[in-house]
Amino acid sequence: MSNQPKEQKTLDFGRGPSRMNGKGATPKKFIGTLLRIWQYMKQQKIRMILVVFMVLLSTLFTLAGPYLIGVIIDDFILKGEITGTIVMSALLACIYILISITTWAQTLIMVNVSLLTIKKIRQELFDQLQSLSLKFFDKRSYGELMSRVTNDIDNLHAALSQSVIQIVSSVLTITGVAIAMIALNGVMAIVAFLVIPLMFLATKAIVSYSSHYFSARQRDLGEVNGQVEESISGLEIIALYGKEDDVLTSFEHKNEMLRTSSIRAEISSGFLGPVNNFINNLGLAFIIFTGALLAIVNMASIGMIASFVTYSRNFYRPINQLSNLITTFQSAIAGAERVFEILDEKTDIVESPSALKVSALVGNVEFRNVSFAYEQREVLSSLSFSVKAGETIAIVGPTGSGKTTIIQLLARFYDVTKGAIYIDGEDIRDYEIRLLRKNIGIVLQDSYLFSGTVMENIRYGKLKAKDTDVIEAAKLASAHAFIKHLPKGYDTFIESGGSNLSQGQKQLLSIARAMLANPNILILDEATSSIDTQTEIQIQKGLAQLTKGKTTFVIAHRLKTIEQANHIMVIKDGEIVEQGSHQRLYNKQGVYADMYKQQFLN
Ligand SMILES: Nc1ncnc2c1ncn2[C@@H]1O[C@H](COP(=O)(O)OP(=O)(O)OP(=O)(O)O)[C@@H](O)[C@H]1O
Repeated sequence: MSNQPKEQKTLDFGRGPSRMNGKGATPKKFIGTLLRIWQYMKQQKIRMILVVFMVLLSTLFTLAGPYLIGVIIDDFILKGEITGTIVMSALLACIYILISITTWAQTLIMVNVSLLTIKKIRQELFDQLQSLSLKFFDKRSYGELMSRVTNDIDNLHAALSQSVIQIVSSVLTITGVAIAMIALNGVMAIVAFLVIPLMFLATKAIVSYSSHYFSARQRDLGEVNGQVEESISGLEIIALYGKEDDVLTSFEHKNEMLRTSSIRAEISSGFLGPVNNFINNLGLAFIIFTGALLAIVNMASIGMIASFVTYSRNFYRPINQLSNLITTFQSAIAGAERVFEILDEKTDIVESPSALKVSALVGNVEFRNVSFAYEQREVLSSLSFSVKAGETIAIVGPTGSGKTTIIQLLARFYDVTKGAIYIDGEDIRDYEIRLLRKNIGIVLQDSYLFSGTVMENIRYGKLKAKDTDVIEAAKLASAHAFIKHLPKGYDTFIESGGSNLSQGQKQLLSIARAMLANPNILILDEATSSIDTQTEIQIQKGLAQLTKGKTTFVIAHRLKTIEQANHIMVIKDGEIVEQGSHQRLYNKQGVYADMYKQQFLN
């Protein structure tokens, strides 16, 4: 079975993955994403209330500190009351201890909220990736998708676990300190507030300038990851074609783009701290100047000015924190948007709400006027044929003629563009997708093997099967003999992708897997790669056993092996050009006979 698009992906380093989300978040989108994150977080209501309570406590304690300092100076130190000073200082120490405890508690609870939120989003993302059709994956690189599942989600976690506390505590502190400042001295409070609009304008300008660099950074990171994944998957091909230099150049380019967008994001957002600091210090200078004037006319005491200066610092600090948080949030929101983009992706393989839930399909298959196009290009046109339950149909034809596409349509990895496919008289779109696929077994020449033992890999065909059933299936599939000779037999660990097994062994395992699953419809992709004669005999024996009494679609490359098929269908450019039994087609002296003779001569 060909996998042409994937191979293109592996080699097409210049193209890169889709450049979604490179424009930067609009304020509306930014707020929309925030609200969406909130929908997840509010599922942790009780924890969130606890966090707010803890933040409230720590803010109250933080506010009490400067007030006490003023009281200690004016009422105890300046009046020479030693005992009172000691008691009040001890109280101040207790308050600072309580600040630490409440801060620790709020962080702990918030990290939990964040982790639970992230777990839910990650789970939804994974479920969504499992349910999306191949069309979605055709257009994207796996590395770039991985980047969304890992980096973008991590960013969001980092932002949530810290930022929410900071936002709540900053808002509470700002409100509390503002009230305390007004109560302490109205004139000085007005002077302190004067610089706020200035800070707001500076923050707004810097944030809107840097926002699109953050989106670009997340996108470029995805591209870099995409290429790393492609380069590792295509290692052999790159080496065989001596493309190392091209790959390096392309990677250098993407890496440089990532550096550029990162540096731009950091530089532009880096202005925020110094600019706001400058404005804060300006505010402090005004406050001290006003305090001095008021002290001269006896309208302010030294202790009160000391309290006020401490309050002003406590007032500006959370404002600064809030504006700095926006930068952290920008990065997280850019990531969250990329995650939500996938969550919002509509799968084009939809299950009808009244989908049929029959337990097993018998296996009568009919293609009626089926056409199919990848994007715009039609690759199958008006195909009609039928296969009775238990029969074998062989599909032959030149490379790229549409053989693989036919079976991908049968398993509903794609939906037909026109016409319909029927199994047991029902349109396959009316069946539950899981049920449909459960009834179709696929044996590819390089079926995917997961990292795990041989036993686990065969059991993938039927998770509830006992060890004895697995071994029985392996025996019927003629895989038992080679498994016995593996270092740990059925407990031998298979590396991801089955890299420690030969092509033939992998195929024998996938036959055993299908044997265990025992579906009534089978799809076989006949091996093209050279396999030693002994293994070849084993595979043929296994396949013969597997396909007994099943509706079988064979994608045949070597015509010698399909002479016994009930029906042979020759496909060329997406159309059936000939069909019938081997003998009939051979006698016809057409395309099939030509292909057959050519292979025979070879
Ligand atoms: N995911 C895809 N996106 C776009 N075009 C595709 C995709 N998969 C296949 N094609 C195109 O559809 C046509 C049929 O491909 P298909 O894989 O069905 O051929 P095939 O007969 O199985 O080939 P082979 O014998 O080489 O395995 C080809 O022209 C191919 O380029």
